[in-house]
Amino acid sequence: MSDAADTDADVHTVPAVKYHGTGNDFLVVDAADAAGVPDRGAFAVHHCDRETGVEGDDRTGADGVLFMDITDDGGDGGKEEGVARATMTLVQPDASIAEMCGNGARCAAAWVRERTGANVVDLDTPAGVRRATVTAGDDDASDEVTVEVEMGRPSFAPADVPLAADREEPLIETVVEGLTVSVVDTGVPHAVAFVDDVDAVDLDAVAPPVRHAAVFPEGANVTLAADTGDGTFDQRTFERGVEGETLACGTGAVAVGAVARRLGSTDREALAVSPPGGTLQITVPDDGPATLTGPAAREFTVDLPVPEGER
Ligand SMILES: N[C@H](CCC[C@H](N)C(=O)O)C(=O)O
Repeated sequence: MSDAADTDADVHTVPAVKYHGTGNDFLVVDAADAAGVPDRGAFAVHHCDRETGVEGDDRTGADGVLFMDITDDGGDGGKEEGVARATMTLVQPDASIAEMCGNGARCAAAWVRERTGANVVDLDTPAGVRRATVTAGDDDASDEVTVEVEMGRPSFAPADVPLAADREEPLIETVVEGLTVSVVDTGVPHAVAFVDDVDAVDLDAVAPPVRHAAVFPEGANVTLAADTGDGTFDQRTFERGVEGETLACGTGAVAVGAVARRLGSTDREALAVSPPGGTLQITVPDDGPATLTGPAAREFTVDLPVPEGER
């Protein structure tokens, strides 16, 4: 039975909109509607479960719940006309809160645009403010828009990733739990391993020991990358907090670009990175924030019950 189908009159429900960005999918919830959810972590664990969570047309569950609080609608009384502002909090399927989410930011910006009409959205995240610019297709009634997100400056600094306190130097092409990785913060930590063929690696086998390695006191996402020439790369990511591979990871795509340039694999600033769920356009300039551009698609709306014992 669908998650939504077993709601009844006396069960508190929370309206949500399901979005995905190149297959990285999220339940987007207005924080005001979720005021009655005392345990956001348990709520996310319940509805994101790939076996028993919210039912979609072709997938069950989600890669997280984005709790949104619009603080400025970008109207003429706002700080900057035409620029909305919202706090974005990603609660992941393991109940952890992520500092930033590139694909989630695109979905969040699309959700804010639908409610405010603003095409530019400043997202307040634990990693900092990230500006997103939404471009609608020709058919404004379409469920899909294109969003560019400023992703901040990638950092290899041990204190930024973070690395264990005894690490004074960045990890570049260093063996960690059997995988040769370069480690960069793109809002969240990514251990990036360049390989010849991302599909030839058993990611579910090699990733967990790296994800949990002692050198990463806050854990790390584990991203595979393969250079496919002319500034294009394949990507796969085992995500911290999902504790599994996702169809796409935006911060991971930026991490691929940052590491490729650090290793001298490319001198291009504009790159195309292809996770299984689609292709993301990345820029990694030397003198400014990285950017991530890709689609954000609205899938469906749903009323999510607040499970027993979590009211
Ligand atoms: N799982 C990540 C956060 C979500 C990142 C990913 N979904 C993206 O698009 O950037 C972490 O805990 O560091």
